Amino acid sequence: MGVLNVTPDSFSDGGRYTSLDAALRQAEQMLADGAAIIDVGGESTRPGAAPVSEQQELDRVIPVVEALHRELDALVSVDTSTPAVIRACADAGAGMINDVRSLRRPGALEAAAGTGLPVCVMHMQGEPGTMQNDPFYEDVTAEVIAFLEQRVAACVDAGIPRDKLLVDPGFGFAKTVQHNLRLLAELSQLARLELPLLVGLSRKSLFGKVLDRPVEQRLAGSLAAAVMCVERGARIVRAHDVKETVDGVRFAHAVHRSL
Ligand SMILES: Nc1nc2[nH]c(SCCc3ccc(S(N)(=O)=O)cc3)nc2c(=O)[nH]1
Repeated sequence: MGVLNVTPDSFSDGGRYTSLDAALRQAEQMLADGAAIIDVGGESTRPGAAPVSEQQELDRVIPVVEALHRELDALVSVDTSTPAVIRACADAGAGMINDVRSLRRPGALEAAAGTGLPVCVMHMQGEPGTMQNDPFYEDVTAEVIAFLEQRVAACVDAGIPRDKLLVDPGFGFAKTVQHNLRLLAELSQLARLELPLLVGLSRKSLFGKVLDRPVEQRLAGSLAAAVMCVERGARIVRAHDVKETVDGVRFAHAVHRSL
């Protein structure tokens, strides 16, 4: 899953793809590099990020989804929590909903169910603006699993078939370095959910803290983490550096196929 940020303040490449043409070129390159999905986000959800208005999110995302659908044969995932954006993106040709808030906003479950699209639900406590203020867990992996089970049940109750759901532990969302490391070490336990596992670690501050690297020097750490996640059952890896991540994942698969 290649990351296409169309927000001016995204944590890793904010502002580079605000022009539609630049976004299309970047998407084309990620597909050429082996991405199966392009994840388009109009709201930055990095820690401390300011909330974005519904209209702002629509204005950023819809033209990109329309262009990607028109110009490229790509599965477009939309990173949004907003019911109006969920509906508009589905109409514009999006193929998947990726909601870091797991459809907890009023109307989001109904909007997603109405689109018939696959949905990724992800663990987060609180909101991006405050989620890193001293997050606490008795057992982070057990609590992440319990949260995901609850959101899966809510989606199924709202009419989203279970076979259209994916789960994601939400690395970097309301988690300390220790929580993220523990969650990665115990990632295999999420297999209990019996749903495809999506992970997003690319360039996150975890690598800055463990490896003391600035955001533009986190490729090696991100690749190590991607391979570890695949070895522990991840099926989709959300990444900025698609070409390199695809090679890492392909190599991990080759090793597993040798068994
Ligand atoms: N399914 C799914 N969707 C995602 N969308 C994003 S946007 C990244 C927001 C962010 C940036 C930076 C940090 S930090 N402080 O750890 O560096 C945290 C969160 N991420 C994910 C993810 O993982 N899954």
